[in-house]
Amino acid sequence: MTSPTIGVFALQGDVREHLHALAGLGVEAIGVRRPSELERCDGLIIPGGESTTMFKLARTFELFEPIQKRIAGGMPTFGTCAGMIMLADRIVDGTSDQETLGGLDITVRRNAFGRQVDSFEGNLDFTGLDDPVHAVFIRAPWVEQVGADVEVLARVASGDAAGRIVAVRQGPLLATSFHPEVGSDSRIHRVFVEMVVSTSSTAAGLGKGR
Ligand SMILES: NC(=O)CC[C@H](N)C(=O)O
Repeated sequence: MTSPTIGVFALQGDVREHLHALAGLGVEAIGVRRPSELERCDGLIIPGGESTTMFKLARTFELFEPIQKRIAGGMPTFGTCAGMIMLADRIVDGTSDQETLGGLDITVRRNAFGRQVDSFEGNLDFTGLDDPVHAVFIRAPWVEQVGADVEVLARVASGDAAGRIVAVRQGPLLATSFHPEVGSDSRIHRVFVEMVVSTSSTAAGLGKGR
């Protein structure tokens, strides 16, 4: 198929790192700040940042509903950290009344690893990748519960949080609690690019195109 265009939600968060990772894979990557930019995208990454701010900005810039519609229409979407929270159907913590974009049948706990351990790093086995991933967690959520259609891709390997779910996939939706855009390992971005390519090829094959 022709090369896909992947957008990075660019109103807040670590946008540049994702654009850099995608560019390194030879993918056309654009920052998305307005609906017309979203329309050009075959897939979308929602970066890490601060999810409550992202929700507010998405509303203010009239991107919230267009993104929700594209997700409902099957657009491959990858959320990292705050982006995972944005994609979750349910949030548990003091802000559980916060609205989400939703689509991913998971319950996430924000800032789950506790105040003492704001940030940490560790190696994780990741389903589909041969070697472990070096994962960077920054005030990260974890996944507290998953629906029947959700595949668990990675769990914390050791320590107090051992066994906690930190990467999931449900059809065209991928999410990690950690930040694969930090550092030089782009294998998880490649997994997402392949999801976008296969979704676009299927759509074209069925004559739907864009
Ligand atoms: N690194 C991150 O994206 C942190 C997420 C942030 N703690 C939130 O709740 O939105």
